[in-house]
Amino acid sequence: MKLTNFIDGNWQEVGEVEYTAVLNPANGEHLAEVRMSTKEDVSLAVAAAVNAQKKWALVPAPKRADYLYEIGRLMKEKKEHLAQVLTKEMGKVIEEGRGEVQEGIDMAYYMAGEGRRLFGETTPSELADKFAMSVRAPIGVVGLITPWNFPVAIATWKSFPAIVAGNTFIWKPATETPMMAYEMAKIFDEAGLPAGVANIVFGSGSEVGTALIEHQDVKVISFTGSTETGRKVAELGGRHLKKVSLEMGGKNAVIVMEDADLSLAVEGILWSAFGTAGQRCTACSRVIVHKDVKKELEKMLLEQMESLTIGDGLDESVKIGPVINKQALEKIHSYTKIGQEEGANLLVGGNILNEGDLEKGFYYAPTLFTNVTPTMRIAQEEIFGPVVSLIEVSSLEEAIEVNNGVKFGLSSSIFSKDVNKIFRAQRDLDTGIVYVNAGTTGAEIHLPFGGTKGTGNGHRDSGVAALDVYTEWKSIYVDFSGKLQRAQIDTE
Ligand SMILES: NC(=O)c1ccc[n+]([C@@H]2O[C@H](COP(=O)([O-])OP(=O)(O)OC[C@H]3O[C@@H](n4cnc5c(N)ncnc54)[C@H](O)[C@@H]3O)[C@@H](O)[C@H]2O)c1
Repeated sequence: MKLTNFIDGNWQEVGEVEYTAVLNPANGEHLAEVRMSTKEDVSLAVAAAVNAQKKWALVPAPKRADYLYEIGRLMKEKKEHLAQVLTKEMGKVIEEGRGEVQEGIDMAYYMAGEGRRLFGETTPSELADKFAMSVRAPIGVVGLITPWNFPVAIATWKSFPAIVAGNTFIWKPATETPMMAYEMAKIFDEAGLPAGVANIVFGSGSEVGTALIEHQDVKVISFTGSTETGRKVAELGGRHLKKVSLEMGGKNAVIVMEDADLSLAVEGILWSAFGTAGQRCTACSRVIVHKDVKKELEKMLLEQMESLTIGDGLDESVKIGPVINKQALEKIHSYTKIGQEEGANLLVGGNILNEGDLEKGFYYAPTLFTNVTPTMRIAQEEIFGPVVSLIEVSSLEEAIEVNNGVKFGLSSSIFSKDVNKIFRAQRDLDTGIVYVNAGTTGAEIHLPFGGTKGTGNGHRDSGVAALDVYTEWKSIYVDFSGKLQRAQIDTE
């Protein structure tokens, strides 16, 4: 199968370009060939999006929302097929694949509801016989750049608020996972979305991503990916005075206090640390544990880790799928070596399975380090794999300090039965998301999603907050006094 761009409602492309193979990380199966587009493809897509946006902005928002209801319905109808494609190209286990598709469906219906809200504000004027209000106006054409670890959900967090608010978009998915974007293009088409509202251009970040950021007609860039790439996107976007929304990496921790329900904590840690093979931006990669329960927690984690089955995510009994590619496998393994060199104690795992052979799948053994100190690199840097570091602390204050002592600020969690500790923690943990008595993963689409420090630049995906990325506040004053009234001067 050849994956070509979806531009202006057609599968179109210009010129002769290279195609790259899309491979199943569980077994090396050749799934498709994806177009490595050029700047010319981007220009074509932007022109279509600019043209479509003029008409789309004039469609009443509740009518724009009707398309989202239809997109949601189609996603629901095709849920199992979409989940299967997702698991094949990305590797996450099928249960999680279904969950990710469900997230997209939820987002479609949630943002469709916004079509009948998109609330603005009415405000009293300081002058008599004058009416004042502010409304959300669309910005124009938006560029969406997404990572491979959530091939569909993240794009729905961005594209659905964008279109309900009257924008059109160009989506550049990750090269590793273009098949879900292709499936979504088919759904946009089937839902009857007007040509040019949704455009998809496949290709590399350096070529297609850069062209989107540099194009003067693309007014907003919404990026999710690593902090390293996000910095480049922000720098280039800044040079072009572009609104840039960044959702980037994480180094998320679960805090386990001395009074915690340890069985629950173990369940939460396993799900958040090893689900998606640790390749979630919110994955738990540090466990900050009170010294009184450290030994017990260690023992329980080791026991439970034995039952984690590893293999092809399409097998319903498997709990951990492959990591995305060879490069990721090697990066994860390099961190195991770094941890050992730093003096951390490797309790279990720490090895590449099946010699890292593509045909046998890119699997990494679930790994647990203990006696990790907060400044070690394995406790500071995003590994993005099934590797967890246990850090011992003596108090809640110390736990919070350790949690906050990294350059990221996405998600954190605390297990405790003490209401005072819980409320202090939710106030003092410097992350965009805080869980109490649950792991670090499991965000719901109607709440803002994003983080502080190296994780983000103040914007949020999901929730109503996402609309702030794709709308401009417009203030409107209507003077019905019949005379010139000057603000600040004629108010005496
Ligand atoms: N905070 C969040 O919401 C969130 C969610 C999921 C993943 N992530 C993060 O994403 C990372 C994993 O994803 P990844 O490996 O695909 O990230 P990545 O930064 O390598 O790539 C992300 C996207 O940016 C594109 N890109 C690469 N170079 C570019 C450039 N110079 N200009 C423009 N675009 C460019 C890529 O092609 C891809 O589409 C992890 O760090 C993870 O924490 C964050």
